[in-house]
Amino acid sequence: MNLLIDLGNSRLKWAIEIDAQIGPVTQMDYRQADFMHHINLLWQLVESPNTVAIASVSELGVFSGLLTLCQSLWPQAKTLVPKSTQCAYGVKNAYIQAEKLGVDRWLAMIAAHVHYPGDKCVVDCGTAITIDALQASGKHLGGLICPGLNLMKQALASNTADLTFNAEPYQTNLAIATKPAIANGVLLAATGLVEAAIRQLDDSYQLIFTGGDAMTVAEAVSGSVLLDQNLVLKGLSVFCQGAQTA
Ligand SMILES: Nc1ncnc2c1ncn2[C@@H]1O[C@H](COP(=O)(O)OP(=O)(O)OP(=O)(O)O)[C@@H](O)[C@H]1O
Ligand SMILES: CC(C)(CO)[C@@H](O)C(=O)NCCC(=O)O
Ligand SMILES: [K+]
Repeated sequence: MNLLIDLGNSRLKWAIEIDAQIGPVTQMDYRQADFMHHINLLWQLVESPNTVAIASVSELGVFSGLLTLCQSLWPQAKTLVPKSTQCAYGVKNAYIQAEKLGVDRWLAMIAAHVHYPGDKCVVDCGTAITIDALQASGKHLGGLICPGLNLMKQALASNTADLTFNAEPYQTNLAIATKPAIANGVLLAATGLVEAAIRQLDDSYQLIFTGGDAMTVAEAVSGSVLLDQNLVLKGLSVFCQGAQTA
């Protein structure tokens, strides 16, 4: 049994994996004041895993706090902290400095390569939206980074006098009031990014969406799309299997 932890820019997602099968995913906002207390209570109920695998793009403090907690709860567990490298599990990193590529992007690409055949374009719609193109061979062509839907709305709210953050449903029509104008505007910014990126690639590239806003963005993008909510956790699972057979 392994514990998979995806520490994103705003949320923590974790799941138990048994024989490469990932169980239900728990999501938590790690910036809440009682977060460490809460996660401690939850994890006390988890039997000792063989491996704790952590992907973190968060600040070092949150990451090391969690690492310390894991080590005190399950001292026998092996800790696995994958890093972006030039090549792993058949994926070849396009970055000039391989280690600079966000490990969440790296893991999502590895999971996509392992689980889906053909040329693909991985779109992670989280705090940030990232796009990475990957040939069937595993060759990464490069990617893009842009603010996620929430972040775009926050940027407007914090830098204008008259706009406030809202939870208006996302639609694609031209709006006749401020709230939907913002919601629909940021959604179309995201879909426009994805559609402009995929236009640069051959028709063979399949869009695969992951992350908290995957469904929202995928629904509004034209053309065929695949949805796989937990590609980062699946990438961690690939690393766990690799470490067990290595
Ligand atoms: N229960 C929820 N709580 C918070 N955000 C949610 C929830 N469900 C969906 N979302 C959406 O998910 C997005 C965040 O996605 P995700 O959890 O993949 O990102 P993250 O872990 O914060 O950061 P990242 O994965 O980019 O490092 C938010 O923009 C929000 O709109
Ligand atoms: C782009 C984010 C913030 C997306 O979570 C993360 O992957 C990250 O911090 N990346 C490092 C920079 C890069 O990937 O080029
Ligand atoms: K993400």
